[in-house]
Amino acid sequence: MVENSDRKAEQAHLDQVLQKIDQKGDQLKQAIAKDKSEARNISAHFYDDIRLDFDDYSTSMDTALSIQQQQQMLKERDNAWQVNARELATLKRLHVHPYFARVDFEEAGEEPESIYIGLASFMDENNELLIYDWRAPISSIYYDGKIGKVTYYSPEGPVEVDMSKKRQFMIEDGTIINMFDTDETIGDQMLMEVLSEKSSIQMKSIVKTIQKEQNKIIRDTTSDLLFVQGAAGSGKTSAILQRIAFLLYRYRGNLKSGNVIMFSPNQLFNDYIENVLPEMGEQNMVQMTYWQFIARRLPKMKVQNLFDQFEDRQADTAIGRFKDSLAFYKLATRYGQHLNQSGMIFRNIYFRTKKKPFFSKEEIKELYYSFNENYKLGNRIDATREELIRRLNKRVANEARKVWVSREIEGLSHEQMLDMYDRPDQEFSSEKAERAFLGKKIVIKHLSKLARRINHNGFLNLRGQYLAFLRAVPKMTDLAKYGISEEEWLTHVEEVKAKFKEQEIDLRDASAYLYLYDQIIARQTNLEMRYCFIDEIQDYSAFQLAYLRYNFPRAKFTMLGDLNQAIFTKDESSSLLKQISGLFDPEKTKLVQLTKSYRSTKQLTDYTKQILRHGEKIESFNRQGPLPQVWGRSDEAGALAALKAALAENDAQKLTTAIITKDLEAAKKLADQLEGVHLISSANQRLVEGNLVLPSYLAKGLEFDAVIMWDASKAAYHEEDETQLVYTIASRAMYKLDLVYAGEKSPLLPTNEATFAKK
Ligand SMILES: Nc1ncnc2c1ncn2[C@@H]1O[C@H](COP(=O)(O)OP(=O)(O)OP(=O)(O)O)[C@@H](O)[C@H]1O
Repeated sequence: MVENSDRKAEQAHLDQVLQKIDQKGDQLKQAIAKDKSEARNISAHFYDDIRLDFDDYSTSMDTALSIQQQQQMLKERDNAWQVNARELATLKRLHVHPYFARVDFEEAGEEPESIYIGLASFMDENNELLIYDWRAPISSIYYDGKIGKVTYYSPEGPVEVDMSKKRQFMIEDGTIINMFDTDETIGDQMLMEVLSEKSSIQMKSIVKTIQKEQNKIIRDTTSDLLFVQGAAGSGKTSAILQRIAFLLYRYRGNLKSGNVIMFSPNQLFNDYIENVLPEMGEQNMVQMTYWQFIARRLPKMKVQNLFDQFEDRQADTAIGRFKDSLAFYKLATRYGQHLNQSGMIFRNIYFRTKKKPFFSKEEIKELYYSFNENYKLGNRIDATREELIRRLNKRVANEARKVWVSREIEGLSHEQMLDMYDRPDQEFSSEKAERAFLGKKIVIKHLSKLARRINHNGFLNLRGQYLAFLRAVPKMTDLAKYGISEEEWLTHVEEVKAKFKEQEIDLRDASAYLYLYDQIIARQTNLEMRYCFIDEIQDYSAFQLAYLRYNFPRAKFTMLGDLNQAIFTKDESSSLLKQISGLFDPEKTKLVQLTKSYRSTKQLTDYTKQILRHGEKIESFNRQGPLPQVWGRSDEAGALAALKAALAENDAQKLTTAIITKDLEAAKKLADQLEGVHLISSANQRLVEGNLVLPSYLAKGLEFDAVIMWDASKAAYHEEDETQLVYTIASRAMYKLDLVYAGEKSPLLPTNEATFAKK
C-alpha cells in the first residue's frame, strides 16, 4: 500500500513537472513565432539586399553569393523552427501523459537516485532530467527486474544497480488517480487496469506495462534473426511496434523510419496499427503485404490475392508444399546459375513486319553467350543490351533507304516537315540531301520504340524461361522424394502455362518467377532496409521468406508468429522454423517464446486453448469474464435467431461485436440478413466503429470486445487441418465469445462442458 503522505508528495512532484513542461512549452511557442516571423521577413525582403546585376562576372558572383546567403539564413530559421515544433509536439504529449513509473535505485559508489519514466525525455532549465525516455538504457530495470539487484545494458556494457522501489502511476488530467508500489516485474494490478479498457478500432501502445519477456524482444540488438513464437494475444504485434520505436530511438541519427519495413497480413491490419508509433512520437515504418510487394512488380498479370489464396486448395498438395519449400528456392538459384552457361530463352524483336525479325532470337542468344564465362548474368544482359542498341544504330542508314520511308516522307504535311527540321529555316544542298535527312529522322523515330523495348529487356522471354525452369525441375531433383510423379509435375507445368495465357499467376509462382528474373538481370537488391519485420510468419512459405531475405540482404529480421494460427500454410508451418533458420548464422539467431495471453479473459483463453490438439503451452492472464456461450440449434432459422439474441446481449452491454464467418460468401449472405452491421469484405476497406461481419482470413491480427463465431457446425469445420482456423477465430475475442451453429457442432471445438455455457 502506498501511504497517503506519499501520494501527496507525488502529486506535488507531478504538479511541479507539469508546470515546467508548460513553461518550456510557452518558451518554445514564442521562439517558433519569432522564427516564423523572421523567416517571413527574410522572404519578404529577399531581393532588397541583393543587387541584381548579372552584367559583369564579379558582381554576378556577388549576387549569387548573397542569394545563397539569404537562402541559407532562411533554411536555418526553418530548421530551428522545425526542431522547436517537434519538441513542442513532444511536450504536448508529455503534458497529457507525463510519466507512468518511478524507480529508485543505487549504483555501487554513487548517490541513490530516483527517476521517472515516460514516453520521452524531458530536461529542465538546469539540465536535470525530470523524465527519462522509456527506451533509455536505465529504464529497462523497470520492465525487467524485481526489487533488489538488477542489471541493465548501457552502450558501454552491463551495469548492476540495487533497486529499492518501483512505483506505477495512473495519471489523468494532471491528477494521480491511482498509484501502486510493486515488487513484481510489472504489477498485475496495472496490467489489469489497462486490459480492462474497452477495445477500439485502433491498437494501443503497451509502453506502460511491457512484460519482461516482451522487453527481451523489444530491446534485442544482437540477433540477425529474432524469431518470436507466441500464443494468440501474447503481444507479438504490440512488441514489434514497441521494438521499432526502441530501435529508432537507440540508433537515432542513423536509422530512419524509412529503413524499417514491416510485412503485415492485410491492409485492414495496417489501419489497425497505424496510430501506435505516431502516439509514441515516431513515424510509421514502410508497411506492405507480401502480395503488394510481389504484385506491384507484375502490373500486367493478375496475381492470386488473399481471397483466392484462402480458397486455393493447392496448399494442401504435394506440389504446393514442394513449391513452398526452401528446396525449390535452392533449385531456382541453381537454375539461375546454370543460365550462365546455357539455356537462356529469348524472343524475336520485330520491326514493322512479323515476317522477318529485326533481331532474331538466335542472333540474340549467340550474342548473349559470346561474352566469356567471366561475365555474370547481370553483366551479360547489360552487354547484350548495349550491343543490340549499337547494331540498331548501325542499321538506321540502311533502313532509311527503304520504300516505306519514302512513302512516309511523301505523306508528310508542311507542318510535320517543319517539325522535323532542326531549325525552321534549315537549308539543304539538294532535294536528295533533304530526303536523306528526313528519312533518317523518320527511321530514328520508329526505331526509338524498339530501342526502348531493348532497354527494358524486352528481348527476354521470361514466361518461357520460367516454364523451362519448371520443366527442368525433374532433371534437377528427384521429385519422388516430395511425393510427386513426373507426370503430375508436367501436367502442373501445363496448368501454369495455361494461366499465363490468361495473364494470371499464382502467388507461389510469382515469387519464383520474380526471383528468377532478379537473377537474370542481377537486379539491385534493397540495401537501405536495415530492419525487416514479418508478422504472422506462419502464413508465409519458406520460399517467400528466403526471397525476402534475398531482397533485403542488409536487414536484420524479426519474425513473429503463432504456428497454431496457420490458416494458409496449415500443418506445414511447423517445419518453417527449421527451414528458415538455415538462412541465418545460428550464432545470431534467437528464439523467444511468449506463452501468456493478454488479450482474452481467463475464461476465454482456457476455452480456446483446448482447440489446439498438441496441448501447446498457453497461460491465461487472470482477468475474469463470462464463460463462452454455445448456441446449438436444429436449423438455420433457429441459428439466426440465436445469433440475433447474442448480438442483442452484447449491444446491451455496450460491447462491440465482430461476427466472424468462415469465408466471404457466408459473410455476405449473413450481412444481408442482419441490420445495422458493417460487412468487411475486402482487405482494402477501412475499419469502422460498430458491429462488423467479416470472413476469418480478414480477422487476422485483429481483436474485438465480443466475437460471435457464425456457423460453428460440423458441416463447416470438420477437417483436422482447420483447427488453426477455428482457433484464430475464437481467439479474436477479448471479453465475450459466442458460438452459433445449426445441426451438429464442429468436432474441432472443446467438449469440456465446465468451460462453456450451453444456451
Ligand atoms: N504488456 C502488455 N500490456 C498491456 N497490454 C498488452 C500487453 N501485451 C499484450 N497486450 C494486449 O494484448 C492484446 C493482444 O496483443 P497483440 O495483438 O500484440 O497479440 P498478438 O500476439 O499479436 O496476437 P495474435 O497473434 O492473436 O494476433 C492487445 O490488446 C494488447 O494491447
